[in-house]
Amino acid sequence: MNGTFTEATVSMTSPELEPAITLEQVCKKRREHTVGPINWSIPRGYVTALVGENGTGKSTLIHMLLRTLYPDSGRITWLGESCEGELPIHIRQQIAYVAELPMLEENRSTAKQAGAFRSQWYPNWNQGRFEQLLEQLKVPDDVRLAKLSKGQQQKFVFAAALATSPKLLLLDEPSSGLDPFAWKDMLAALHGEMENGDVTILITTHRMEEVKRLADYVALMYEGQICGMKEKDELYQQWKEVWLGPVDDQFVLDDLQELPGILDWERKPDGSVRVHTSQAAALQQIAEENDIPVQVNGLEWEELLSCWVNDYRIHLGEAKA
Ligand SMILES: Nc1ncnc2c1ncn2[C@@H]1O[C@H](COP(=O)(O)OP(=O)(O)OP(=O)(O)O)[C@@H](O)[C@H]1O
Repeated sequence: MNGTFTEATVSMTSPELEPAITLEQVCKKRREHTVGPINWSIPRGYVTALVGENGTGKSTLIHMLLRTLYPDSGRITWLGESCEGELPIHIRQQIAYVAELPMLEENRSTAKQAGAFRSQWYPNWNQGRFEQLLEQLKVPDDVRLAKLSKGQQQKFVFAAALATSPKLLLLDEPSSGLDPFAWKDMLAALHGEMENGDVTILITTHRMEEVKRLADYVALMYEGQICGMKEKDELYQQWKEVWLGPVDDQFVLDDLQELPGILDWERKPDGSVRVHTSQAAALQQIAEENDIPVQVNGLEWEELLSCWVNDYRIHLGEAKA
């Protein structure tokens, strides 16, 4: 990966990271709830995965970044420039977008013709890369796009996006519909992109394997808000599962439960306790001092994300109280 930043945690607007995109107080009212206010900087030169449950506002956010949707309030800055109305063409030409479901205006064209058309709009169009990706992804270039399968159309969009040599690549669940082989090729192409160019990638995904393999940073969205952004490896270490006991002494247990960092505390019928905590080392030490059997385990990605949401909700509750 390019860039030299090594610090484990970054805040949502870390001053150490150069931002590719900055959002300040960005809000958009949707049918059921409001997305925002969002204050967040997307670090330049890295892959950031935006994760969160269905309907929380990830696609809305991406559309605001593309200016296909205007925020009701707030300000967005792209590569150091902000604007009120439409995105200036020189910025738009540096942004490529792959949506979850390809909606192709060029349905009557072949991949070759559609590429030739797009190449006129993008000054940094890389024809060699486009052809190489079509070949690698096995997309026929002489068949009308309308006659291709959804997966093949998605691969075309992906190849065309990378061929623009973008500075900002916005990927909204790009792998839905891709077979496992194409998915592997897509990951390899994205890794190649990061190694060779000064590109910033924002990807929304529900596939934790994608986060694992691609992301440098992970941002969590919950109920329209960005809860935070963490360096991926630091996220792995943030919360642990701790098994205590079995323990008979309720007083000791009550004391342990008061320790900071505890998110979930589940007493089992056999007297053991399963805990999710951000302070596993402290809990382990005190348990051992009290001769309580203790075991510390890492968590799966899905569990880590639900710990993150729980932690955010606890802090939100505390902030409101
Ligand atoms: N065109 C629209 N008009 C009004 N509201 C919309 C529109 N599209 C989405 N919404 C609403 O905006 C909210 C956020 O939707 P959005 O598609 O951004 O979520 P998401 O996080 O991308 O979800 P998913 O993970 O399912 O793709 C939802 O409440 C949704 O119902």
